[in-house]
Amino acid sequence: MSDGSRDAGQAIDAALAERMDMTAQGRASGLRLRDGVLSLVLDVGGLDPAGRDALAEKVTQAGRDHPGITDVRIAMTAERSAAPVIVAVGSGKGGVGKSTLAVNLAVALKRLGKRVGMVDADIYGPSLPRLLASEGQRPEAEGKRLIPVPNAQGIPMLSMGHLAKPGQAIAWRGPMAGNALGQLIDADWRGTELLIVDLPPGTGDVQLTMIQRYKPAGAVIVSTPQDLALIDAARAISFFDQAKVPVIGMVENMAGYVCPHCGEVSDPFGSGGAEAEAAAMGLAFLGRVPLDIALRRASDEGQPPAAGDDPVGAPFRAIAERVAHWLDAQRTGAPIG
Ligand SMILES: Nc1ncnc2c1ncn2[C@@H]1O[C@H](COP(=O)(O)OP(=O)(O)OP(=O)(O)O)[C@@H](O)[C@H]1O
Repeated sequence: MSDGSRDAGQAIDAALAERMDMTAQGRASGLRLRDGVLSLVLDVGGLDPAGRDALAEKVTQAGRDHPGITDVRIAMTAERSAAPVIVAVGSGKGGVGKSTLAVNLAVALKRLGKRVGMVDADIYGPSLPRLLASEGQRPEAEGKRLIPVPNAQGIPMLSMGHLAKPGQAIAWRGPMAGNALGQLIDADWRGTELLIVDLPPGTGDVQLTMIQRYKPAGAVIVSTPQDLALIDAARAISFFDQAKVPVIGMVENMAGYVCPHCGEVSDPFGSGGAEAEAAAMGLAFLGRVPLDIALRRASDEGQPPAAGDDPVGAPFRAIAERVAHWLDAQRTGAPIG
């Protein structure tokens, strides 16, 4: 496995990403920072030459005003954003931390300069509104298309949790659930280049609709280290294989518990199982996330640890760099690994 940071550059801190996003009015993408030089792509489609130059000037100035940035390089493109590239996050069984991983992956990818959005495809048990602290919001619609809901992380998102009443049980049959998912994915994602889709656990109708109709660029599989979860993860991998959706790699969650009192590390579910399984299946291993009470608390409060700089978020940032590296390599045709 290569170090994704080589191609992804240095991490873009949240303040810089937000400043560039606001100054460029959502038209900046592909932010990279290397040796103090910030480079980015500016979508100037629909602007006249004076408007284009004024925007480029404002963006350059905003970058230079940021501490540590010595120069700003802008590549202009007149392409209005196409449909976003989809990365699906899946698991063979429930409760392995798939939604937690999906949210923190999205946050960390945004910090790497990607314009990220999220869809909660867990139609029956949506959890993204809680994890991104956007409960109680209702998306508006423009014509027949939904407008994604904003949140404090700057990640536009849509979830059935925003459409159903709080606590309302959603008891749809497969095709209806597939149509509901279609509404979320076909929303107005203008300005979003990468859509992280949190799939429901397992390999049922909703997952099938998703991958047949919307063809993700790749999938990330989350598993805990114990054998039973790994057997289910292997089933999810073969599901994606059959649908010809490349598996970007596997993540092992809840491995290695650090006791908050004595610091002793124990492995309630074992450790290393997912890495061994990935190796056996010829897949990349994207990283290991320890079982950590601080992670659960922060998640429950709608504060994804990947947004901060403390160690709880570090595994997610490393995983995001590998995913960014994979996506960049897909786009440019460079070898992965
Ligand atoms: N590494 C971890 N350390 C501690 N708690 C975790 C960790 N990962 C996830 N959790 C907690 O485990 C619970 C389940 O996580 P999550 O909802 O992300 O799982 P899921 O696989 O998406 O579940 P579902 O099947 O319901 O979609 C949550 O309370 C979450 O905060």
